[in-house]
Amino acid sequence: MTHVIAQGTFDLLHPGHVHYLRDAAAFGDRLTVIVARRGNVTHKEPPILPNRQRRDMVAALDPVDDARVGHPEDIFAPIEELEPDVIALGHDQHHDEVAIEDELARRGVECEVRRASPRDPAYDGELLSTGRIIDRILDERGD
Ligand SMILES: Cc1cc2nc3c(=O)[nH]c(=O)nc-3n(C[C@H](O)[C@H](O)[C@H](O)COP(=O)(O)O)c2cc1C
Ligand SMILES: Nc1ncnc2c1ncn2[C@@H]1O[C@H](COP(=O)(O)OP(=O)(O)OP(=O)(O)O)[C@@H](O)[C@H]1O
Repeated sequence: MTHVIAQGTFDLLHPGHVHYLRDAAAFGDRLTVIVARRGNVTHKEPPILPNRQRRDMVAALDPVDDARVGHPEDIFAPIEELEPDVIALGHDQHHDEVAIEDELARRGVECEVRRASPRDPAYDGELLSTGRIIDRILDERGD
């Protein structure tokens, strides 16, 4: 059984998230998703939705077998515990494949790091970005 881990913020779900999780699930037989804690989302605006709500929505998606809120300090702690065979990074995630593999090897976890593919809009106006959904809300409903 090939166990895959995917991770991300998953605030306000959209079809880009579904595409990523389908891709990640296709890398193996079982998909666990680690949902980033609000306090660890420092590279962009913090999520609107609470940690547990984002976890519960991701867990309800078809490709996902299990979802959990990530560790507060050590992003490698859940990986050490779960010992996956593959980590699937999103196509645009800032993490470096080799750096992750090296750190996990140092901790005794042999794990392959792969990139999922991007997904373009299927029709005019399809919004495949949480940031763009929020911009649209502010444009259309803001004061
Ligand atoms: C291998 C790996 C493990 C991660 N584990 C955690 C974790 O345990 N806790 C957490 O809050 N975030 C975790 N993250 C998420 C990062 O903290 C970061 O916020 C996340 O990559 C944001 O992705 P996004 O920009 O695609 O939403 C992990 C990321 C990677 C690559
Ligand atoms: N259009 C897309 N195609 C493929 N993967 C996507 C797409 N949009 C998001 N993802 C993936 O989903 C995961 C989680 O994404 P994240 O929670 O950062 O949402 P986002 O919508 O990309 O955020 P934002 O656009 O606001 O920065 C990431 O790995 C990202 O690569």
